[in-house]
This record gives sequence, C-alpha cells and structure tokens, in this order.
Amino acid sequence: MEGKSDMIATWLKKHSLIYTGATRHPFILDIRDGSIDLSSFKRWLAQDYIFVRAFVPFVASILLKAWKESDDSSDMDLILSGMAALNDEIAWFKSEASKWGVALHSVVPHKANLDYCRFLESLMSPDIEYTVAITAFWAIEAVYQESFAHCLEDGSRTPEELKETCQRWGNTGFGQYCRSLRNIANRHLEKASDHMLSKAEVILIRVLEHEVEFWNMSRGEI
Ligand SMILES: Cc1ncc(CNC=O)c(N)n1
Repeated sequence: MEGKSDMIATWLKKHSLIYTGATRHPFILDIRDGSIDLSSFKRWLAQDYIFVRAFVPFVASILLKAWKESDDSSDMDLILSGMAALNDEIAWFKSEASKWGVALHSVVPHKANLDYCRFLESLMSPDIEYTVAITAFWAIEAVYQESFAHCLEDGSRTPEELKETCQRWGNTGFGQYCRSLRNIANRHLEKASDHMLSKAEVILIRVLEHEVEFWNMSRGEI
C-alpha cells in the first residue's frame, strides 16, 4: 500500500491515460511538429483569453481559502505570485491577439469553454475545501506547463512565431511554480480524510476532462 505523502504521483499513475490525453493532445502535437493550422491557434488564443479572465477570480477564491485554512503563510505568497503572473498574462493575450488580428471583445465563448468556466465557478464556492481547490489549481497549471514544455523539447519543430506562446507556460520558472503548487497540494492531501481525498481525486479527473475538451474545441472538433 502506497503512503499518502505523494498522492498526486499516485493519482497521475492511476489516471495516466487521461493525463496523457490532456498533456499530449493532438493540438499540442500539431504545434510541436509544426503542422498546426493557424486558424486553430487563433481560436485557442481567443477562447483562452476568456478562460483566463474567469481563472483570475478562481485563483482569488483560493487565495481567500489559503488565508483562512492554511497552516503555512508561504502558500499565500505563492498564490499571490500566481495572481500577479495572470495580470501580465492578460496583457500578453491582448498584445498577442492584436498581433494575430484577433478581436478579443467580439469573441463568443464556445460550449467547452463555458462548461469549463462554470466548473471553475462551482469550485469558488466556500463549500469547496482548500485542499480540493488547490489540487484543481495545480492540475490546471500543470497541464499547460507539461503541454507547452513538450513543444520546446529537443527535436520539436514548433514554428518560430509560436515559440513565445510555448515559453509562456513551458519555461523552467513556470515549471518550478507548478512543482511548488504540487508540494502544497500534497502536503494538504497527506492530512486529509479519505472522504476529502476522494473528492479531490474526482475534481482532478474533471479538470483533465475539461482540458481535453478545451483542446478539442481549439482544434475545431466541436
Ligand atoms: C484552458 C486553460 N488551462 C490552463 C491554463 C493555464 N493557466 C493560466 O494561464 C490556461 N491558460 N488555459
């Protein structure tokens, strides 16, 4: 029987199929091999801007839970740094969109995006414990980190004009940030009840499913 000290590792092994589905999605593989269709990339850019705007209040809700529920004040520092990065990210989306001729104010959110944003909103409820919310937060960030880092590995043929996007989430600093989030999640999961653990596990799987749907939508499949 495995211990509870690295629940995330246990769950990633158990759910490796869906995790790989989210982090090695055809949308990402298309960027990595250079065959990405630019209309897909623009669709992703516009939809992700909408998602990130909904992600900010989600992260704010986690900051509030960390303040109320965490025994370690450094949790708040990391979450706050994540919020600050989102401020830069929103500015980046605006400048990237104007570079590609994408009009962000007239973007209509697709169903997969609306569903994902609604799911985020459900996680903002005070009824959702900090342990569950921080696990979801880590998973959302980790999928982007693992996906875009893959596009920058040796042997990838990512088009030059998409490298900056991949760097945004694939850089080593963002990798370290995700490891810190994972450590926080693991520390809280270690002392969680079995009931709380099963709630966190279900939410983790939901995140991965939403991420797959989001990539599918970006590829124009729905
Ligand atoms: C759909 C989705 N998932 C994760 C991220 C990464 N977090 C913040 O940027 C993102 N931008 N979009």
